[in-house]
Amino acid sequence: MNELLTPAEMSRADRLTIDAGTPGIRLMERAGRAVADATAFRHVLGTRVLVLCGPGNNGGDGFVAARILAERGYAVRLALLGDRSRLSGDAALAAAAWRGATEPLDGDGVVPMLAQAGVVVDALFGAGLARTLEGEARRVVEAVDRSGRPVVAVDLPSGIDGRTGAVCGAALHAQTTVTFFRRKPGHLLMPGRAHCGTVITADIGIPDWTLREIGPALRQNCPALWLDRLPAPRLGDHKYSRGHALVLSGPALRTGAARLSAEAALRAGAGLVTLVAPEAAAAIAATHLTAVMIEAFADAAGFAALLADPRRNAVVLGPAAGVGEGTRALVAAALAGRAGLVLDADALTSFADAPETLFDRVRGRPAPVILTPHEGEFARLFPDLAERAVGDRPKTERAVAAARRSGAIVVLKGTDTVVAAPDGRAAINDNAPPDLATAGSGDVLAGIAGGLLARGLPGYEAAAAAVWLHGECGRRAGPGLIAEDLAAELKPVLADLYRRAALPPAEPPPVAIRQEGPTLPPRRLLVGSQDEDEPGGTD
Ligand SMILES: NC(=O)C1=CN([C@@H]2O[C@H](COP(=O)(O)OP(=O)(O)OC[C@H]3O[C@@H](n4cnc5c(N)ncnc54)[C@H](O)[C@@H]3O)[C@@H](O)[C@H]2O)[C@@H](O)CC1
Ligand SMILES: Nc1ncnc2c1ncn2[C@@H]1O[C@H](COP(=O)(O)OP(=O)(O)O)[C@@H](O)[C@H]1O
Ligand SMILES: [K+]
Repeated sequence: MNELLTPAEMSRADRLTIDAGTPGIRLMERAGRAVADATAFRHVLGTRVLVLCGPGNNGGDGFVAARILAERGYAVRLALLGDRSRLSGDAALAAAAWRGATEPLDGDGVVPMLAQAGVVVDALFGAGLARTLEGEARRVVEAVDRSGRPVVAVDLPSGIDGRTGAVCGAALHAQTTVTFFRRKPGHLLMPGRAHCGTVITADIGIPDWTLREIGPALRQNCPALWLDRLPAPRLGDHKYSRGHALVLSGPALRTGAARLSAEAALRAGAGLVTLVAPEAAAAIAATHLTAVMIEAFADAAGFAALLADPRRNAVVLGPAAGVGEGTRALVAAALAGRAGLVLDADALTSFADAPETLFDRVRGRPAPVILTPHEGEFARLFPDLAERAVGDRPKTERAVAAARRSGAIVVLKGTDTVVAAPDGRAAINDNAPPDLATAGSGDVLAGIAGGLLARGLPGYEAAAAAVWLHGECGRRAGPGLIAEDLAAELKPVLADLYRRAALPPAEPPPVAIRQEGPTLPPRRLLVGSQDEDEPGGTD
């Protein structure tokens, strides 16, 4: 269930299903029923429903939902953008089965309709949104948003691009979004995610085999992607078998960032962690650290000597390391060694003038390299792929292009952190709370990734697991968290994961909304919603 389908891939899934014998109208019927279910689930009988339909199949879903809600006793008003006679295909069939009035829809007329509505079903535009909203369509969307009425969006909140999550001129904010078969990148990528509310994924009878034909590259980041590479500590383990991570400290007055990373690496399960520091910094760090060991070095050659022991299998470089030639030399020394590497913060910025000199050393290196830039650091290494440089190119594509170019696993951080590999795999993370936007939180993330590399996880899995664990720690630590709080939260998060991994996979794949049959809320309504107890789940 963690595959994400672009609108083009989704349309292919529709097409494959239809070609295999399921009529399109049946899919639309199930889609509309799922929307009606979700609306009825949240809004009691007696609520006045306003269904706003657009000119395509998204509007067709709206006609079906309107009919089913009316059959269930809701007072339903339906308004259509454009001419009814121009509806075609399945949408025309759905409209023909609607027995109520079809009112014209425009930016002025919708205002009094909204005043009377208890809930709005937004069936204006879904996967077929093709351009910036203008004219009446835009005025309607803006009026709905201004009204503050709760919105149930069909497939996507109208105005959100399902591929990129971008707002095309204007977009609704939904309380609930009902999508079909699999979520779309636009449900997870910002700003789309902030418009979706709770996302429900409904089963409309598209079979899973279509995924094999389509081969989608994008995933939601969840334990299913990496849990089998993250075994619980086993009988017979000793500290050396769990790996040894080195974390580079900054100078005397800047040791805090590396200390955060080092503690996180240890909590993530590295058997040993050593903070390696310039002499003066080592003395300061020593007053703060207990389980984390400390070794001092004088120069890049001394640093390289510390890496010579092959048991030291992971290195975290960058947090508060300082920008410039000194850090470049340490990165070069680490890249010449055999340990897995996490390069963060100053280790990235130090290569802003000549990123290719970094990538040349990364490409073809047998041990993994993980880069963890936020958008600012990313723009320094990949200026042509920066957010502001590329218009509507989604974050996922930018991260994959950066991974291909650099040969590294790229963790492009933010609310919707994307983890990308040079082979084209990419996952979007959606469990991180905004409380993580606090100083030092990225240092903790780098440390977790380093700890997981030390434990022997491959680069992509280590990076994706680190991002997810970091998000869970943020959720557990909650509002008011500071970076110091995060690493200790790894204890309950890991305990929960290990417990889940030990359980047999008892549950069938979650079926969000039963396809036929009784009308009222199914047993498991929510899949992959922001409200779930276990975001991401293990599915
Ligand atoms: N058989 C299928 O393909 C199924 C499709 N489903 C629904 O169909 C939707 C996709 O349907 P469509 O491909 O018809 O696309 P949409 O209905 O999302 O939008 C396409 C229509 O909107 C117009 N349009 C696009 N951008 C516009 C803009 N900026 N301003 C004004 N008009 C604009 C297009 O000219 C076209 O008429 C999905 O989101 C989903 O809701 C579901 O019924 C499930 C089955
Ligand atoms: N609004 C947000 N929602 C969720 N996660 C966030 C948000 N803002 C930042 N984060 C996460 O917090 C971390 C911040 O890292 P970074 O920007 O490097 O900060 P620092 O250098 O201060 O540690 C990243 O993992 C990022 O994904
Ligand atoms: K919609």
